[in-house]
Amino acid sequence: MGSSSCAWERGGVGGSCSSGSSSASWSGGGLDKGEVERYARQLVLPSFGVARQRKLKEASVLVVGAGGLGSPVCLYLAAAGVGRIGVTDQDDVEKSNLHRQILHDEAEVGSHKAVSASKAMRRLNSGTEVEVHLDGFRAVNALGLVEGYDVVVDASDNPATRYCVNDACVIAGKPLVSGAAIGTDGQLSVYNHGDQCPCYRCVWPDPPQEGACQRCSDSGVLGVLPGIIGTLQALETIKVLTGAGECCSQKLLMFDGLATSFRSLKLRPRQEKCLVCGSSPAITRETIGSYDYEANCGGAMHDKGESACLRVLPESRRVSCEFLRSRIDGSAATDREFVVLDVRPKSEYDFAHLRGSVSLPMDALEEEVAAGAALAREGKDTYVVCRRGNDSQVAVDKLLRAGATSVFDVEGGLQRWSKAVDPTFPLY
Ligand SMILES: Nc1ncnc2c1ncn2[C@@H]1O[C@H](COP(=O)(O)OP(=O)(O)OP(=O)(O)O)[C@@H](O)[C@H]1O
Ligand SMILES: [Zn+2]
Repeated sequence: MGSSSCAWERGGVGGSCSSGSSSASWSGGGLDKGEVERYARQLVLPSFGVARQRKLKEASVLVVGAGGLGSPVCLYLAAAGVGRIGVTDQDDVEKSNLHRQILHDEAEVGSHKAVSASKAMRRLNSGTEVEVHLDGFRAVNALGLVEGYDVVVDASDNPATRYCVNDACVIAGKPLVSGAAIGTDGQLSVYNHGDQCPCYRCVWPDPPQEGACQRCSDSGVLGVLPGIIGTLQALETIKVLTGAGECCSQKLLMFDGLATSFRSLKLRPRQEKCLVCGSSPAITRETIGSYDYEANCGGAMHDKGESACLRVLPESRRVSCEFLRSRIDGSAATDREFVVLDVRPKSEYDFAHLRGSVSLPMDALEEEVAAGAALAREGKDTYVVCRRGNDSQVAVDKLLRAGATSVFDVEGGLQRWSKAVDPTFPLY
């Protein structure tokens, strides 16, 4: 067809004619040629189609956390053609993230996760506008962040953030797509979406005690698990934005990765007494900024740094990694016999441990104490190590209470050993 014969109906944004004329031979219902070609496989779906694709293009999503869950969420939402995606995190990429956090690659180890995430999304789809929020999600910025987007995805890993994100979503009237993955299991639900739909707080009114929640860094996670749950979060987000299908609201979907089975629980509806969505809420637009989520909702909003370290022992019961090295290499000013006890789970001892150290996981140590056998090493100085220097303090405390006298915690654990003494020791 020659360019002079561009006679046609003028509908949506449509295509453009090769002559440069403002008229074109076709109409794309609001999508241009590149978009039609790019999204063709979902445009042809009768249950999706062009109207829903256009909704995605006009939509915006905030992703809280660019980690295991956030990775597939960001990638699939950018790939699907969501018009604007905001991503917030406050952490840097670590090597131990790479087995599951597929937004990031080896070259990005050490970079800010939100920046690395934005680069990955821009590489994938230059048509998606990406916004980076470097300070992470906090009570003080919660409402401002949430109000700038249509839907919020919680891809974080700690209760304080989960409650804070939830409360901001309720106050701002935004649907919340929430996921969690740990070990080989995962969960998914859409909160605050529709009249009777509960919020996260309605379902979980009592935040866990500090330290009661499992974390990937301690309990481990099979890399693909957050991939599965995060991908489901991306699907739910697309459904909320476009109205396609039925959302996972007022339901909790649970996935057992070892059995490869899904179960779905019906959730109770919105609760009158809920602190944020109930009839007389304590957490409101006016109060959310000063609400202390870390004190009220199970601990820190991030799991790094000194706040994650216990202090249960007096200084006299603690030795440094440098001192332990001097005992091991024989340069210390003492020739007393000594033993290094490693109280990490056996699985961790198996992949890296100090030469000559003895594996005594916490449960075995407790059995030893209960059986009255904890004094077996009396006469030798006993140095207790774990990964970060928390469990080792608890272990030393138990041994002291059982009557041991010459037991010491190795401060900072094997993480400090790797940083201060032997950088070849794997940091994980
Ligand atoms: N308040 C918050 N604001 C923004 N991002 C958060 C917040 N709390 C947690 N996150 C981020 O959510 C992500 C959760 O990712 P994931 O559960 O895979 O664990 P991780 O913290 O990256 O890794 P690991 O637990 O192994 O050290 C992390 O990138 C974390 O920094
Ligand atoms: Zn509620």
